[in-house]
Amino acid sequence: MKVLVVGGAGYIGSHAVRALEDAGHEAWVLDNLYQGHRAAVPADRLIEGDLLNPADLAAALDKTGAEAVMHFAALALVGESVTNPAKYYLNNVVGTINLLEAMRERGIWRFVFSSTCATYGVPDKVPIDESEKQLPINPYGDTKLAIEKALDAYCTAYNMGAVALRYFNAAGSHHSGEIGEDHDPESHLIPIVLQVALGQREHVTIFGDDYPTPDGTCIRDYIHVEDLCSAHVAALERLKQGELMKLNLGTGNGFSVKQVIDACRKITGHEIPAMMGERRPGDPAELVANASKALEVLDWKAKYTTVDEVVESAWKWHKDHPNGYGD
Ligand SMILES: NC(=O)c1ccc[n+]([C@@H]2O[C@H](COP(=O)([O-])OP(=O)(O)OC[C@H]3O[C@@H](n4cnc5c(N)ncnc54)[C@H](O)[C@@H]3O)[C@@H](O)[C@H]2O)c1
Ligand SMILES: O=c1ccn([C@@H]2O[C@H](COP(=O)(O)OP(=O)(O)O[C@H]3O[C@H](CO)[C@H](O)[C@H](O)[C@H]3O)[C@@H](O)[C@H]2O)c(=O)[nH]1
Repeated sequence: MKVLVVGGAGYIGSHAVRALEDAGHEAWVLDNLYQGHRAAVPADRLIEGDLLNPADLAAALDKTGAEAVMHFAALALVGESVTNPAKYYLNNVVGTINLLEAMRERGIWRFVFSSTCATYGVPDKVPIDESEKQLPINPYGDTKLAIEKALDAYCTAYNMGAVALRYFNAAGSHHSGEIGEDHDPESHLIPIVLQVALGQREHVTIFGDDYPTPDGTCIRDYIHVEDLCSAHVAALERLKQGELMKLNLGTGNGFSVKQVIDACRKITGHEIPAMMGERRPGDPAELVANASKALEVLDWKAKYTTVDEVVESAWKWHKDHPNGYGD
């Protein structure tokens, strides 16, 4: 299939481009390079354009003859979404509706959407399955839930076929060593801890150790980016018109902030000083996926299941590319 990967110059999207090509699809990228990197994608497959400019979307769909869209483009800093919600609702909600409209005008019905476990807010029960209530506790999660709801309506009314993939915490890098995570600013735990190992930060701050977890720090489910992307390809190939699938993507294993830091110490051989800090507003104590529905529907499960494997993969990228893509 010809697939337009929107946000494909970003962290997860650039790995999805590789996974699509490996599976025999033709992947094209549309990105405004706000967070994306030119060097993360083949130059002859990159189209620069913005979700908020409908003419860019029309041109990219027409040029590529896309039969499907994978949509990674979003703003994803939880804190910024609280202080500047307008930026988030515009980019993530209005931008995505622009994209769906451009697809609809052209009869393109296949849509793979990056949703998030942040749509669950504070879950009643962990591991979290897809029937958990969705009550996001910040505008970022709310923008993703708004699109899930729009997709439900679009699939029913306009016979689109879509999947909302609710990722837990993406981490790691591509096995080739050529692409990896490079966000500016960086907010995610594993790259921050590895920047300490590289001497780029003096210490990592642990956001609270008084949570109701065994060591008092928050527990998350760290899913390897290549596992995430193999699920995207499997989901793309199973889309059905008139149906919205909603699937968690995680490993089913939770690791605490302290366990992540210990894994980084072991793998890098660096002492990695850690300081205790205040809780970060809006952090649930524990988010771990029940990913059994993805196994049932996609015949998919994560291959990387321990935090050591994920950290090793992330470290390979960060130590060889201490300045990321350097752009
Ligand atoms: N990283 C995670 O742990 C995680 C977890 C759950 C969900 N997600 C979601 O997965 C997706 C990808 O995340 P990521 O970590 O790769 O983010 P990223 O910032 O690395 O990639 C997003 C890409 O979209 C592009 N983009 C943003 N707004 C755009 C616009 N208006 N027009 C064109 N391009 C635009 C950016 O330039 C960037 O290249 C996001 O939708 C995010 O919300 C990420
Ligand atoms: O310097 C840091 C950074 C993070 N953390 C802790 O490490 C854990 C992981 O934090 P991340 O910021 O790496 O990721 P989140 O768990 O906040 O991820 C959330 O935000 C992401 C947006 O990028 C995704 O949408 C994801 O699905 C959603 O749960 C949290 O307990 C956080 O408090 C620290 O202790 N210190």
